[in-house]
Amino acid sequence: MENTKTVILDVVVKDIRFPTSRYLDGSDAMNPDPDYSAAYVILKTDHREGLEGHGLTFTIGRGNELCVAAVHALAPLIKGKTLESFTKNMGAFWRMITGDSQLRWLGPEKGIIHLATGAVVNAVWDLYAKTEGKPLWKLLADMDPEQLVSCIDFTYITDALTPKEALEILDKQEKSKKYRIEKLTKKGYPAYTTSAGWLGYPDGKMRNLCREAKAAGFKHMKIKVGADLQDDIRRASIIREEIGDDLKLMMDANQKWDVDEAISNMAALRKFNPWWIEEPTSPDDILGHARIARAVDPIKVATGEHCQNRVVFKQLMQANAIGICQIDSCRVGGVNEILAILLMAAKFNVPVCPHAGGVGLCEYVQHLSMLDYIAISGTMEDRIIEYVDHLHEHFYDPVVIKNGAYMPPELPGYSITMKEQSLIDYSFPDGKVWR
Ligand SMILES: C[C@H](O)[C@@H](O)CC(=O)C(=O)O
Ligand SMILES: [Mg+2]
Repeated sequence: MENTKTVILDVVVKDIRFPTSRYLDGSDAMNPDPDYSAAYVILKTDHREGLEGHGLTFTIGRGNELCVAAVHALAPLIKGKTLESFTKNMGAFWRMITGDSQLRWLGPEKGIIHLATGAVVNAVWDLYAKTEGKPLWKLLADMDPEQLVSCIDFTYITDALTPKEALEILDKQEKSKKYRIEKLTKKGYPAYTTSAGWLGYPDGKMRNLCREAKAAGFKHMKIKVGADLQDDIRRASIIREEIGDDLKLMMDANQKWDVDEAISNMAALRKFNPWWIEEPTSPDDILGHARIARAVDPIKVATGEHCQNRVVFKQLMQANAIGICQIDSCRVGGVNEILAILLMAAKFNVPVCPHAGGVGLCEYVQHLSMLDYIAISGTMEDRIIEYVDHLHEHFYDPVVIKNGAYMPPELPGYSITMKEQSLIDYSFPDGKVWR
């Protein structure tokens, strides 16, 4: 009999870093010199077509080696096992990865060990989608509500969302999924760009990038704030001058402010009509976000790129502390935990606009928003996916943006496989870019 099982023979981990700080790409008030980096995982298998599972977790330079070490620590949990032993119960697989009795002490479910979990879990989903011959969004969209719910660990969130409620949300969208897939395939999913608004860019560059973004069809732009209020006002004036009043503007303070400072600074920035203020304060301060949200209304408070797990998202929603939920594909523990967050967002009626400022994050999150539209929230209203114009050339299946919208990926997998030469050249510290 033919062996249809795929054995994970090895877990290869790489420290990949891009010197983005040289041009201040990705710079913000808290992170003025980020080198976009990835703790990159390759699951080598005995699949007859040589399929591999790829995944990464995003960091910004120094410290990437800690995530690499954490992935090495998780590797024995999957090495030597079959993909099918995981896919027969993805919920159990996730609990196994996050439940190691000794590694769990490092979190639980937060920090470096959870970033590493994101990379490993996503690599398994990538392999799963590749073996099924589908892009990840389609693999998930083709699952019935019971299957999707079975992927989720509801531990610590049943006071906000029970499996039964999750099923009800999914059941509501089940029959009309086909219609939304067709719409998505034709028109794509709306995107916004952050590329003009990096804090370190000079005014001239910012103006040019605003013009380019407008011409490319973007209807929303994000600007970095938080280093100096007078400079924020000056830069916001320039951006409004370039984009006019019709385009929506968002602001991102990257955790720079205390709660009262956020409230008073947003009173000064309100005249630029921002749609949201992102990460106004510490990502752990749920009550602080709630107070800011009340004070700055109708400006929305957005956060999530540093939200450590589903429990913090739950509390942000329960406390009416966020108006926009910014899932991050690898800050939390990968696809399984994202499903829990998407479902909670649907229940609390909070639009999901994923975080994608980083290497590979655009490639990842497009799948998640598309699933949200097809099977969970069923709407694109007030929802957009972040787009940053960096490093896509390093991926085999880079994002495709048309008229300011993400077009659905077609190749099997999670679109995160990096080109072999890029993995060699940008390897830290020995790749040619770093020598
Ligand atoms: C350091 C990153 O570029 C960060 O500024 C990204 C971010 O906050 C965003 O894209 O939003
Ligand atoms: Mg941000």
